[in-house]
Parts: sequence; C-alpha cells; structure tokens
Amino acid sequence: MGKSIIEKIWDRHIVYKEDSKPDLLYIDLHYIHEVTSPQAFEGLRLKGRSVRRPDKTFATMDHNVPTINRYLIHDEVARTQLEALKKNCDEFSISLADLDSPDQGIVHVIGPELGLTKPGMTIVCGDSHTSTHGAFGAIAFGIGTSEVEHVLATQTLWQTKPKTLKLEINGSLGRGVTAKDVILYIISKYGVNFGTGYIIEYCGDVIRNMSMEERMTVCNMSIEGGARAGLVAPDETTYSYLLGRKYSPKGDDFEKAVTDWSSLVSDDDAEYDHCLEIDGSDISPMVSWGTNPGMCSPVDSSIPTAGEVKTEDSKKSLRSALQYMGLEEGMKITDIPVQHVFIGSCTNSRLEDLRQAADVVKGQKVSTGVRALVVPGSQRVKLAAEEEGLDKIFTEAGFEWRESGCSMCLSMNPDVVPPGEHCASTSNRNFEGRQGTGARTHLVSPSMAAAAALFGKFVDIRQINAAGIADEAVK
Ligand SMILES: CC(C)[C@H](C(=O)O)[C@@H](O)C(=O)O
Ligand code: SF4
Repeated sequence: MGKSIIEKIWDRHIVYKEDSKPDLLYIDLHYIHEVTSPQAFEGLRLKGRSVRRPDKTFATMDHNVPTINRYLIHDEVARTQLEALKKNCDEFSISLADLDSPDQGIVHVIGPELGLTKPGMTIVCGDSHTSTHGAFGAIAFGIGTSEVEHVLATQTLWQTKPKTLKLEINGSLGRGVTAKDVILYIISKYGVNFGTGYIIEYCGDVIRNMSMEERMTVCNMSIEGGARAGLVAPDETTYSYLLGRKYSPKGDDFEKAVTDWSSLVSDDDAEYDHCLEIDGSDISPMVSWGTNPGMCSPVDSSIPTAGEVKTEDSKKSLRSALQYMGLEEGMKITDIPVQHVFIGSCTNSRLEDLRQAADVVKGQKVSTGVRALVVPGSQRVKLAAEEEGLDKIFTEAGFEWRESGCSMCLSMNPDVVPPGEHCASTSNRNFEGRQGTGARTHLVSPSMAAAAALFGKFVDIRQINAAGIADEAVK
C-alpha cells in the first residue's frame, strides 16, 4: 500500500516510537509570537535550560501591535508581552521581526513570505492558525504554551499520530467565488468538528488551480473545521512561490530540494482513514450570520429558520447565535446591515487579497456610516501594495490604510468593533466578543467585504462584477 504525504512527512520526523504511545517528533521550525511565549521562556529560566535550536526558531510581534502609532502601546499587558518577547529573543539569540523590521507582520503571513516555511517540514507555533503553513505541503499545527516550552528546550514534541482525511474539491469555481468561500462552504456543510482527530489533505482540481495565497486561506481555517492541520501537496505553484525568497535554498540546493519535496506527494494508491468530495461549482460567495464559522450561508440565500434545522441542540444554538447577532430567522443575507469592514488577518491579508478588494473598491466610495480598515498582513505586503498604488485606491474610497498586525481579527489591540455593531470581516473567527465585547462578526472574502463597505450591507459580488460597478438591483 502506498503512503499519503501526511504519513511520509510524519514518518520522516519520528525520533522515538513505542506501541500505543504518542510519537516523539522532530520539529523543523518553531514560530513564536508575544502572546503565547512569555511563560514558556519563564519556564526555561526556572529550570535553567536553554533554547536547543535558536536557528530553527523565529519570532515576530503581531497580536498586540497597534496598527497606527505602533510604538504607542497604552495597554499594559500588551506592552509587557512585547517587551518580554524582545528580551527573550535577545537573551536566547532568536531572530525577531520587531516593530522596526521590514520582516514584521502576522506570523502566518511572514513565515511563507520569507521562505522559512517549506514543504516536508514539521512546523509548530503557539497559535491555532499555524495550519496555514500546510499550504506548502508541511505538517503544521498550533501548540499550547507548555508545548512551546518543550519545543524550545528540545526541538521535539510528543504527538499522537492523527488520522488522515482526503478532501477533494473537483470541478471549478464560479465567478466571484474565492478560496475563502471554499473553506466557509466546507465548514458550513460538514460542521465545526468534522476534522477533529484528522490531518486534512486538500486536493482536486480546484486546489491545484489555486495560488499559494489561496491555498493558505483554505489551510488557515482547517482548525475552524476541527482539524489541527490541513495541507496541500507541493507542486510547481509551490516551487515557483518559494524560488528566490529570503530563506529559500539557493542555486543547486533549490533544485535538490525540489526533487526531495516532489517525492513527498501522496502515492496514487495511498489509503486514507476518511475521504470527502465536493464539487467546486456548488459553491457561492458565503457570509457567516452566526457565532461560529460553520454558521454561514450563500449570499443569495437567507438565514435558516429553526424549522429547517434538524436537532433540538442545533435549534437552540441557532436561536442563541441570532440573539447575540441581533438577527432574525429567515432574514435575507443581503438585508444584514454592516457598520464596519475589516480587510486583514492571517486568512486574507496578502497582496492578492488586497488586490481583489481594491478591484471592487476602485473609483467607488465607502458608504456613509461605514468605518472600513485595510490592514496588510506584513510590512512587505504593505510595501508591495503601496508600490502598485493599492493604498491610494483604498484611501481615496474612504478606507483607512494601516500598519501590519492582527488588528481587528481579535480584540487584543486598539482596533475593536463597538458592542452591537456588525463587521464584515475577512478573518477566520466569529465567536462572541472576538472583535470586541458585543461585536457582531460576519466572515466573508476580501471582495465581499469590499462590496459591503460600498453598500453598508452585504451584496452579492457576482452582481457587482457583472456591471463593472453595481447592478441597480443591488442598491
Ligand atoms: C492568541 C492566540 C493564542 C490565538 C490562537 O491560538 O489562535 C489567536 O491567534 C487567535 O486567532 O485566536
Ligand atoms: S490574524 Fe487573527 S487568527 Fe491570525 S494569528 Fe492573528 S489573531 Fe490569530
């Protein structure tokens, strides 16, 4: 029997194995940020230990960083965490992309962009969206703070081998349907727990035709479907993305690496513990209306009614979600008002995402009463966007153009949504209070968020594209 890429990478990294116990895995790359690392370093100090491989550890500042006046950090917890990260990186000789660095940005944006993330690796970070790096054909997953300490000290981790899930997306996507809609559709169809205990391998024509940015968007939200990791086997798209990046292998070494990476692709006769298949043409632009990422529907449909959902539990969670969101059963998605728009986060803040949003916004104006933010995922994305004039397109339309960071994705920095107000957000979580106390988050793609900014409500992006600007019917 052949092996899947998941098993191939896993088997290569086993340092120690015993029957019916977790495996001890070697970790190739450890990303750290200010929120989940301070206690881990404290633990090392208390035990008199050092960092085993500072050269395989890379740090950035992202969650707590203000996106304007970024050196003025009023919040004491935020300031302390950022200062601790700086001190820890200095003391343990770890590379840090701090606020002065051109490499700074959201950990899951900068790692790939710098060529640190590579196929075949095991990658961890004290952050659940580490699954993003799976887009490169790596096993990448989030870990807790005590595990961060273990990896810092030993460069290894005890892990139970997960089951494998093959998720094939065949056919092609309709106009206006993006990678974000693909993953929101998957989670709404199979639920927020379908991936529990599995590593997902995403495959099929739709995935093969995606850019690296799009694959990252899909893998990023694997965790929202319950899986700790999701990956895409590497191919020419992966290799050409990596060629010439700061930490990519150079010259002959790159060619050698490609030969090795290509050998990791799943064998034709690989067996999986579970397989799912969907058709790309069934997917529409999606909007979340509830308080978990599975609670979303096509933009041209309505919020479900209690009568339409099956179990008593799901009726209960529907009602409680709608109460929090201030919405009604059966309401049309396009009738949901929007007061805030956030284009950013590790799901959708790369150059391609900003281009998509700018395409919609160009020459238009943000609707009165809407506050709209664009927050590039990294300083490099910001610079590249500015070089092609995207910042002008956004600011002329009335968007605010910010410095990189996690920003409004979660309320750990000054960018928050006020209670009771609705935000069209390109981020990945719509939990209660996520963007601020009482804030009402709607997860969407960058182009759908941009369109919502122009109309002060959700509109079907397909109607906007068709006419160049909006169809009359949309208004
Ligand atoms: C703060 C951090 C630990 C957290 C995570 O693990 O994902 C954050 O990034 C998030 O998106 O909720
Ligand atoms: S952008 Fe959001 S999801 Fe991503 S790491 Fe930051 S807080 Fe977490």
